[in-house]
Amino acid sequence: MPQSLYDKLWNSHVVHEEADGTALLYIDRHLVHEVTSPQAFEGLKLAGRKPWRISSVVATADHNTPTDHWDEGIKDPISRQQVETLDANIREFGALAYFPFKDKKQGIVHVVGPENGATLPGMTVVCGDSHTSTHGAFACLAHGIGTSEVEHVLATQTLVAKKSRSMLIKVEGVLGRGVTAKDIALAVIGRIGTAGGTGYALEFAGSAIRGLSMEGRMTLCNMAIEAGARAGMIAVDDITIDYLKDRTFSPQGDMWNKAVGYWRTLISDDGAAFDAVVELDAALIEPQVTWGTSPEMVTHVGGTVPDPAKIDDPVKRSGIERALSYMGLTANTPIAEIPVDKVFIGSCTNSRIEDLRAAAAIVRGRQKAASVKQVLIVPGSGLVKAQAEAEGLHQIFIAAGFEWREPGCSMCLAMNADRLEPGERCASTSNRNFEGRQGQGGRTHLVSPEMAAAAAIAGHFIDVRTLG
Ligand SMILES: CC(C)[C@H](C(=O)O)[C@@H](O)C(=O)O
Ligand code: SF4
Repeated sequence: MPQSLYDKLWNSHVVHEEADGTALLYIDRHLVHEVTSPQAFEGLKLAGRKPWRISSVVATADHNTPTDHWDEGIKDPISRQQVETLDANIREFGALAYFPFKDKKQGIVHVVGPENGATLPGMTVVCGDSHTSTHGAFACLAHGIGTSEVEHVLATQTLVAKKSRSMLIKVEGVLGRGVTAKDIALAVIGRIGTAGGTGYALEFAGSAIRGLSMEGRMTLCNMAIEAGARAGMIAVDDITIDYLKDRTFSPQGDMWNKAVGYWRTLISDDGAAFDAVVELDAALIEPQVTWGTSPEMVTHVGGTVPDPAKIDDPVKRSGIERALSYMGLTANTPIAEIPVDKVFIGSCTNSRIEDLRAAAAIVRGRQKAASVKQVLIVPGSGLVKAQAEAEGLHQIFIAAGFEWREPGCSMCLAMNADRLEPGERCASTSNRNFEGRQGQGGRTHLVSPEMAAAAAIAGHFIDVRTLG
């Protein structure tokens, strides 16, 4: 019987299955950060247990680390304690790799894993973090887990799970100029809604997906969780294999050849069954901008803020009214007339080298609008930062009046010093625009790196395609 990629990944990791479908899955890679691991390590200590396979663990500090003045350490005592607790736990228990605060390879866990070859096709990958779906770009079964599950995986190398239904999201055709993987992600969420993927494992396929780089594929799978699905995945092809060659933890020599042979089987077979299929035409996707407080509250840059008066469904209408009031927006305002106070280019969605190159290509020779208070460029990892500097991208940003920062989660969520002040409006390349996400009272509009860079220059949203 033809199998989907999800079937293959699931079947190859089931250790035990109950009659009701509850299964015990073997976990290959366990990514760890400072926010969701302290109680898990504490639980292990209290139970007197040792981790089952510490060489599965790759850890880094990201959410609570500052992105400037690293010489001054972490000023906030709670953030400092979180990071120091991770340091102490890794010292005590060990790890395959640890990229602590200030390490030259430190960065956002979902950037660090793949760039070191710690995320490999066919793996089950978990992390106490919802954006673990990112790693599905490598044909992995990857999803977030809760803190008690982090402890369970540390102790047993397994996870109790139930198989999801499967959804194929097929994007055929060629993306237009200035349209990116981020726009595909937002367009998908705009179509199916933030609950559309609930209970499903998503597979992204079609010629537009095959045309994406690994960076773009990670951006897309990263946002599977915003579509309600815990996992999103993409089949292996030459682009996957080329990306992994000679990474730190990629197999070498004969093992590489054997691995590649296996990885090539990690595709959905012709005729594999899916519980749901959604189709999008890549050529019809335009640069997207969210206007509300959920990623599904999205339109294209040529669109307008919706008018709740035109919505019949009372629940939907009041949801839009509330979002517009929080966002400080008036119905029917053209998106291109919305001014921004700050711009954030970073996060596990869009902080990889290709994202920075794309932003720099827009910024080169141009200046930040005087009305824009701050533009933060936050590379996803120390390696991304070093690569960008080797290419001179930082100079383009600095010359434009942008701030070139150290890696970390930064202004994606208000867990460190980078945040919005109440009422401030931000063009952000991150993945969540909930109330208060980037700081209490802050207003977030999700966009691609190109669109964020263009907004920084224009002072308001602008169709990046008109910038030439
Ligand atoms: C802090 C962490 C648990 C959280 C997540 O699970 O995603 C964070 O990374 C986020 O993006 O909101
Ligand atoms: S960058 Fe944002 S979304 Fe990604 S792990 Fe950090 S806080 Fe979560």
